[in-house]
Parts: sequence; structure tokens; C-alpha cells
Amino acid sequence: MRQIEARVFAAGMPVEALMEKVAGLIARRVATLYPDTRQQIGVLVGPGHNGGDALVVARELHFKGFAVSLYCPFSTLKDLTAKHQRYCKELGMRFVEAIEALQACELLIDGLFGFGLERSLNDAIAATVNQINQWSQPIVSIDLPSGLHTDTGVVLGTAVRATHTLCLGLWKQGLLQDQALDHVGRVELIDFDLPLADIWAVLGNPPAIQRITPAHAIAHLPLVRPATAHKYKMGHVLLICGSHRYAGGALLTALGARASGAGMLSIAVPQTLKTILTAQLPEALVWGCKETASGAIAQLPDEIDLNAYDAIACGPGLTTDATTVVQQVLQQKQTIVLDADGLNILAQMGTLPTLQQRQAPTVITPHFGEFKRLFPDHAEPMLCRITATQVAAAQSGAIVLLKGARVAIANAEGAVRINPESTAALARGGSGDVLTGLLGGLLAQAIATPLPAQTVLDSVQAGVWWHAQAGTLAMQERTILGVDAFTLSQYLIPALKQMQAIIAKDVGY
Ligand SMILES: NC(=O)C1=CN([C@@H]2O[C@H](COP(=O)(O)OP(=O)(O)OC[C@H]3O[C@@H](n4cnc5c(N)ncnc54)[C@H](O)[C@@H]3O)[C@@H](O)[C@H]2O)[C@H](O)CC1
Ligand SMILES: [K+]
Repeated sequence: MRQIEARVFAAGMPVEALMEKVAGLIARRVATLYPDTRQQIGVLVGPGHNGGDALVVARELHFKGFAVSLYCPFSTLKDLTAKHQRYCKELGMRFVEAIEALQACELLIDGLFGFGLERSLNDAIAATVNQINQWSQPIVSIDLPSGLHTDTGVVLGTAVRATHTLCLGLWKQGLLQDQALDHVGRVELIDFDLPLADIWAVLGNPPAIQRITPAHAIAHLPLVRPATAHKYKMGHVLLICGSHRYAGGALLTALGARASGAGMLSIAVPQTLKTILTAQLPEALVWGCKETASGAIAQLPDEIDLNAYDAIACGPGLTTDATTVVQQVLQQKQTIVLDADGLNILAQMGTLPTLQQRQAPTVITPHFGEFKRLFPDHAEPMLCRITATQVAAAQSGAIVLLKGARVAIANAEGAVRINPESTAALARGGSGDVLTGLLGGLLAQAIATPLPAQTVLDSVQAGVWWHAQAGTLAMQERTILGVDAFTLSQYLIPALKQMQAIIAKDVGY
């Protein structure tokens, strides 16, 4: 943002004008969110341009009729910020000496620090932030909650717990990091017309790191079929999953794959699970496999021709006794999705050498614990999930999907997609199995009938987004407690239908 901003200023945009424009947009948004002008608003002003924004917002809200009080606990301010402070004082606006004077305000605006925060908050500012966090009125943070690191989202000592964050111009990475989520509240972008040429000059075109958007996700789902479609041309996915101990994992993976719409679904499970799978998914071809003494898959049937599948998804419920099978799959020339025990076995085999010798795309879907086992060098300390995912993908050559509240997916070329909207209702056993099956089915279709210029990353981000949308719809209809993994699998199609209708009407995106 600093570099983009510097280009804009160098091109002739006055700094003062930009601050005036941005802060005007913020003030309007605040007045829309909180329209009652009888309310008292408290504004916290920092020493830099975040504080400058806050002063202009305060002034505009004052002119709209709100009773505004300002608190600025700094003696040295940047020039432009100092000018705005002087003008606010000239206007007779109320400046208070102690934070307690803002306790009676119905709304607080946090303009202490934005992307210029360089170090932990000092004790006095930290005490101020802790104080307002204990009060009950809403807090709107300008650009990002003060105290958060702009890129990593790490809390630098302490940080404001915002109700709303109005992020300026471009999404700050820190707002999309799991560790920031307790602080950011509802996040909105305030677009202030940064020229695309300047954004691209700094970030590249397209920028390497992007939020997943509904339109992009939908565009990469296999929703259009040729009239002459044939089941064997619509993607054949093989799932390898399950054990005596984890029979349900195989079922959930299969239900995820079913919802993907793949032309053919084959499932390899331990022999004794075959009847259960067949009963639940009559359309699937189920292979019963020889079992180990512990009830894991000992080996795949001799008749199975792995080359016949467009994609293979392997791992949920296998247990680490299924090593031979995972080794065999990793030698295949197909696109594979590896999850759960597939990842634990991969870590035992040696993550980097095993993945580096793969000749076809490998998608790995670890949660943080699995990621640590796979990439111990990058996980401790994991300050930035986005960078860790990027480095792991670059070194291994795999597409790395790091699970969490904000899923990050990276490919070996450095492209990253972050899913910005999800629900904690998905933090539940079996959700990941549904995702693995869904991704396997989507990839099989993308390989069998590729869309123009579609990459594996495109399909994976579409699947991650869809899975989160299903969780969100299920949560809205059934409460946060009502999203067990089976239910989730049953919401995939309704969620897609709902989103398709929204996008078709072009409402909101
Ligand atoms: N292009 C844009 O997005 C625009 C952004 N605007 C706003 O400007 C801020 C960034 O302003 P900047 O002055 O660079 O940084 P900050 O206001 O975040 O604060 C920096 C200020 O604070 C000092 N400082 C840093 N860390 C600490 C600390 N721990 N304790 C005390 N003081 C600290 C530092 O030395 C600086 O003096 C951006 O977020 C937007 O809100 C523009 O107004 C519009 C265009
Ligand atoms: K702020």
C-alpha cells in the first residue's frame, strides 16, 4: 500500500486531498451504519495518518450533527494530522484528556494506528486499548484495529476489538489471518479509486495473493455441460478411504464427492465396509480391499487400474496402517488430493522428497497440526499462515491448502487464494472429509472436461468456497450447533443453488 500510495502521490494526487476523500467516505459509511445523530461519538486519534483520517471523520460527523469527543494521547503528530487537529480545535470541538471521558459515548471510532504500526503498543496506549475493549459500545476501526500487524494479523501487545473494520483501498492481509479474527469484527472495504495501473505495477497483474470471490468460485465450478455429455467424460474420481475404526470418514468423503457431480464415482474401502458404502451410495462403484489385522486397507485389489481415473482422493479414515496404499497412490501419474492419514503417512515418508518427485499435481489439505508434521521448518513459529502456505507450496511443488478459519491455498508458482467468509460451525469432525471428496470430484471433472485456462488452484478454491457456503447456509437454517458433517454434505447443492441465483441476479457482487 505504501508503494502504491507513493505512486499516486508522485502522479500528482495531493496527500491532503486523498485523506479528505478517504475520510469523507468513512464518515458517510459510519453515518449510514449509525444514523442516529443524537448519539455521542468518541474518536481516538493516533499520531500518523490513521489519526489524520480520524480527525477528518470526526469533523465531518460533527458537521452532520453528532456530538463528537476526541481523545489524542500523543504530543507529537505528523504535520497533516497536526493541522487537522488544530482545525478541529478551532471549530470548538471537544477534546478530552482522559479515556474515561469517552465511556458514555454510544460509538467509538478507532484511529490510533493503521498500516504504520511498527512495534508493540506502549503501556499507556495498551491500557487505553484494554480499557475501551472492556466497554460495551460498538467500535469502528479505521483501516485495521489498532494493535494488529497489517500483514500477519499478529496482536502487537494488545489490539482493539472492533465491531466493524473499514479497510481502506485494498484488503490488508492481516485482516484475513486467523489470529486477527477476534479483533476485526465485520470487515468492509472502502474503495477509494486507486488506479488499477498503480495496483498492478506494485502487486502484479493479476496480484499473486487474492481473496476468493463468489463470482470467481462459481465460474470455476462445472455447472455447464455439453448436451452430448457422457458419464465417462464427466470425470471419474476414485476415493481411497476408511478403516474399521473410521468407517464414517469414508461415507462423508463419498457424500462430498457425490455432490461434486462427477460422472463416475469409485470408492476403495476395506472389504467389510463395502456393504455400508453401497447401501448409502447406490450409484458408486465400490471396491472392497484386503484388510490389515487392524482393519485398515492392506492393498488395493489387483483388478483396479489406477490409470483409469481422472483424479484420486486419498486419506480420510485410513489410519497410518494403510502406508502401502498411500505409497502406491503417490507414484501415480494422476492428480491426487491427499488428506488426513494420507498426510500423516506422507510426513513419515518424507514430505519434500516425496512430493518433489511427483509428476502430476498433488493437492494436500492439512490443518495446522498436520501442517506442522509435514513442514516442521515452516510451522514454528507460524506468524503468517499465508507465507507459510506459500513457502510450503514453493518447496514441495504441491498445491497446499491450509485449513483454518480463513483457508489459505497456495500453488508452487506463488499464487495464493484466501477464503474470506466461512463459519465456525465447520469446526467439527468430518467437515474435512466432505471437502476432500468434493475436491476430488471437482478435479476429476476439471481434468476430464477442462474449462479454458482453468488451473488446479481454480478448482480447489472453488471447492473451498462452496464448502464454506454450505456450512454457512446450514448454520443459518439450523443454528451453529446444527452443522454436523453429514448435514453439511446435504447442504452443498442447496448452497450452490442459492449462490447461483444471487449471482444470476447480480445482487451484491
Ligand atoms: N493509501 C491509503 O490507504 C491511505 C491511508 N491513509 C491512512 O494512513 C494510514 C497510515 O498512515 P501512517 O502515518 O503511515 O501510519 P499510522 O497512522 O498507522 O501510524 C504511524 C505513526 O505512529 C507511529 N508509531 C508506529 N508504531 C507505534 C507504536 N507502537 N507506538 C507509538 N507510535 C507508533 C509512527 O512513528 C508514525 O508516526 C493508513 O492506515 C490510513 O488510515 C490516508 O489517510 C489515506 C490514504
Ligand atoms: K485503526
